[in-house]
Amino acid sequence: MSTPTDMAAAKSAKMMSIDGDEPPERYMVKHGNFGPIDTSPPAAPIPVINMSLFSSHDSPSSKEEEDELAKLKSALSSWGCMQVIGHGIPEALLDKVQDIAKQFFALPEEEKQKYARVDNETEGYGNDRVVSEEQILDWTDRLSLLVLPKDQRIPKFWPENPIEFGEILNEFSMKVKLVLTHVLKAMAKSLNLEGNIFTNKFGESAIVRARFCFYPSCSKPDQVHGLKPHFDGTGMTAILLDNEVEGLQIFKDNQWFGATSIPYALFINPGDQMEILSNGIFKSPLHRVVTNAKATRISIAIALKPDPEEEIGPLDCLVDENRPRLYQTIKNYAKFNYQILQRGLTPLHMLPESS
Ligand SMILES: O=C(O)CCC(=O)C(=O)O
Ligand SMILES: [Fe+2]
Repeated sequence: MSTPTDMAAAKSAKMMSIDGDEPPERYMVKHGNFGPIDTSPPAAPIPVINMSLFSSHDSPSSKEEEDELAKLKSALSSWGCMQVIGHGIPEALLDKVQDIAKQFFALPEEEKQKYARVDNETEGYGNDRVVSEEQILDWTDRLSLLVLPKDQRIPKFWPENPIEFGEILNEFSMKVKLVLTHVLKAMAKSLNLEGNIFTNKFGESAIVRARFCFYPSCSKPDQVHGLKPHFDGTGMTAILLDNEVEGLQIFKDNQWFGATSIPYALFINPGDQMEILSNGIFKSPLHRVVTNAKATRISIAIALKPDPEEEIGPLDCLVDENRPRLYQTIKNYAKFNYQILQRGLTPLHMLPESS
């Protein structure tokens, strides 16, 4: 069997777009696992949750809070995602995050290559890590950086241009981590559980990773994915969507829906590890990104993941005779998720049956 060739040094999607290249064969989706690529599906009526209504008390302190918690529970157990407003992150900071992302991707290719990821590693600038010869590649260039734990950061991958990149990414990541922690507490409260029950499972060394995704225009938007259908292997993901160009799609009831951008909202979804911890109550949604024939798009995702050394399995209090244990306990889930997804399979459903 031949070893998969990693693409770390291959031509970037942006350069192919600028040079007017037709997407190479390895990017062409031959038989979509989850239906053909429809670039303008119906808009998803994704619930909008106002976080400013959540208190720090262990039980809801107003009728308004109780209603918002019920809405959150319903959103995350049906759509598996929500748009969050009232999160408290200043709009000026969100503008700056979009700006540093735009400036970074606008740099000449040689400049970005200084941060190029190494074969088979996640950290740095590049495109898909290749884990199988059959893998279809995605039309995106991305910069992936580990932000926490701080002592695991690899500074050589952090752009020095624009100069304020590191400072802004740091500030944004810390604020998003706090938002996701509040969301995890609200999720616990919505199930009448103690507020820290999920956050405790992330451990002292929870991981925060930032992923800047750049999707250049593509001459074949109906045959190439910006990001192939996937489930996030995270605990929770928050995405700052592009204000102008849409492209994120969610699969629900056997159909794709488009996520609409709401200025300054965060798009938040549980990843597989939260689906496991909640014994299937909160859904990790299947989602993908389509490209656009004319416009480029940028999104910035922050992932919060449990410490890879933590054992992740359904909480005992969420397993009973009416809701049998759906998943086994697993460590370092994120690695497993990536390998399975790039083979076009669905990872949660590949976990061995629990005994
Ligand atoms: O670009 C987007 O909107 C989605 C990005 C995403 O799904 C991811 O980074 O896992
Ligand atoms: Fe994702």
